[in-house]
Amino acid sequence: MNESRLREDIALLSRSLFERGFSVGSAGNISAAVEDGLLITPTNSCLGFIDPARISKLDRDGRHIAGDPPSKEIFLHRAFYETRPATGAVVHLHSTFATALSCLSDVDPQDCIPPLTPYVVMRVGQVPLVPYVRPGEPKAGDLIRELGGRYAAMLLANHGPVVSATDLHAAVYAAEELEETAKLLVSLRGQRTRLLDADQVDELKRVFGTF
Ligand SMILES: O=C(O)[C@@H](O)C(=O)COP(=O)(O)O
Ligand SMILES: [Zn+2]
Repeated sequence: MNESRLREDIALLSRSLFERGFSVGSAGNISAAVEDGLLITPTNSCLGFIDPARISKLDRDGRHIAGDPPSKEIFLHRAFYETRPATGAVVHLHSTFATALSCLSDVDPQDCIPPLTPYVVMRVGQVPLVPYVRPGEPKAGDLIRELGGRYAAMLLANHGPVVSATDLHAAVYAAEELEETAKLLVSLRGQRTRLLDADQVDELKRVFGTF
């Protein structure tokens, strides 16, 4: 996809997420890979009102070369591109239910999103919890790199979800699926819940691939 079309798509999908309540105020940021670097939403921008022409551009070494100053979470985004070379886009949100899960003290830090439905297994995969660091701290990138590229999505403790995929649309869809599953998990807390069993999860991975 050419860069100007990708810029339009970032603005369009950002607005769609904002209008449907997946982000509020100036929370969240979205990046996408281009041939000579990456595009990322500007810092302090509202996802509802991204101007395609002002989206920040960084070169392959992470230097800001065009557009408004980039999201302060650039370290976090770059860690995905570095450790998962097939990554085409990264979406970070403060969506309500995924963020709620990231604040629970009894969530399994290896596997915050148990296999409740097939689609979350197919689109998101296993989701670990990344220990809390202050937003914008380069250490978030180090913690993600330590996971060695094994996970497409993570919950940042007491902060929110970050989701990667091979292209922008897939990353946005996965972020939405993660949020909807988190909503189900929070709604079902305290209820006796049937999860997919190991054979069912293995079958999904076999048929639809793993993340
Ligand atoms: O939570 C934060 O402060 C950031 O992670 C965030 O969501 C927005 O930061 P910018 O992209 O720098 O506006
Ligand atoms: Zn954030």
